[in-house]
Amino acid sequence: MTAESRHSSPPVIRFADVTLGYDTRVILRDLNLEVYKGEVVALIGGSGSGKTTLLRAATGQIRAQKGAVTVFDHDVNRMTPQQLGAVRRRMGVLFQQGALFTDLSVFGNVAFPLRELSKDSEAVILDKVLDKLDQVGLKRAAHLSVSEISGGMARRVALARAIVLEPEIILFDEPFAGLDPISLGMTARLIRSLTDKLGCATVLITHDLEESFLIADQVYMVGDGSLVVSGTPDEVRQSDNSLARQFLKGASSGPVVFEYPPQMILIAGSAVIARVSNDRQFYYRAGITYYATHPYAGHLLPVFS
Ligand SMILES: Nc1ncnc2c1ncn2[C@@H]1O[C@H](COP(=O)(O)OP(=O)(O)OP(=O)(O)O)[C@@H](O)[C@H]1O
Repeated sequence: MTAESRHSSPPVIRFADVTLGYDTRVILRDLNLEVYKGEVVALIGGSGSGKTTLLRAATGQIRAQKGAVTVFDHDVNRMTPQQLGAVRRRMGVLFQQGALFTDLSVFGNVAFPLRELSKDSEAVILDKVLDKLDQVGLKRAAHLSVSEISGGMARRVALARAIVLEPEIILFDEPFAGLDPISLGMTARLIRSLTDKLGCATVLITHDLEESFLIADQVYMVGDGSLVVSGTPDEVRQSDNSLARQFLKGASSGPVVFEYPPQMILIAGSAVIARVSNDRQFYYRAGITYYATHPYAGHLLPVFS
């Protein structure tokens, strides 16, 4: 079934032939992706394959090197800062480093977006915050300070904060990271039910294939600098693409390379002292014995001293 036949309204997020990267370095090329209202889309792929980069492009944190990223029918690359701000207010975002405010309580953290961005009275805020905390199983922890909660609880508080404004698009970067199996299953079901209840579009980056395949309508896998496969969880499971097959089986041998590309690093002893990106070098710290990648030749030159 094509996307068009599945949906009557246009996608809320569309990537059309998009190439993404940093400076002159390309991370993902010729990407086509669509996310519709009411849909949970799981974005999977190996570490460093560009999943977070893709979310950054959807929020306008980075601009496409090529192609168009459209959100709510507006080209992100052409928006003024004011338009971008307005679009972002319709999005809930939970990034990996979605740090909580340590000087606020659990309640204060979840209430923060409402106090900043809505005109709700404190009584309404109380109701909304307790409702969202209840949904993530933390209503009784509302009074605790951030230093009194565990890492997994902090993720759930951040989740409650991301959804408290009931956004039209929710972007999650690894919402299941650091959760125990019970919280993980609960969070996955929560994401599904919130999407259904709010009628929003949800994109989640995840390494948890089992839970995400249970709740996702569409799965996109990126790897090797581009989109590897997309479709329903069943279609992706049945894909005969070798990258996808290796990734889904979690096999260590195959086209997916576990190591960071060797031509990108300069190592001294065990410390990375430089990352080489095209002709740019970012120096970290010096060492004595080193292996080197030639910054311009782009291949590994072992050097021993
Ligand atoms: N701000 C940046 N500047 C330059 N390069 C970056 C930047 N952020 C990420 N990268 C590089 O882009 C590539 C993709 O990174 P990204 O964070 O998008 O991967 P990911 O798929 O989300 O990885 P993970 O699953 O490990 O979180 C990596 O090689 C990373 O080093």
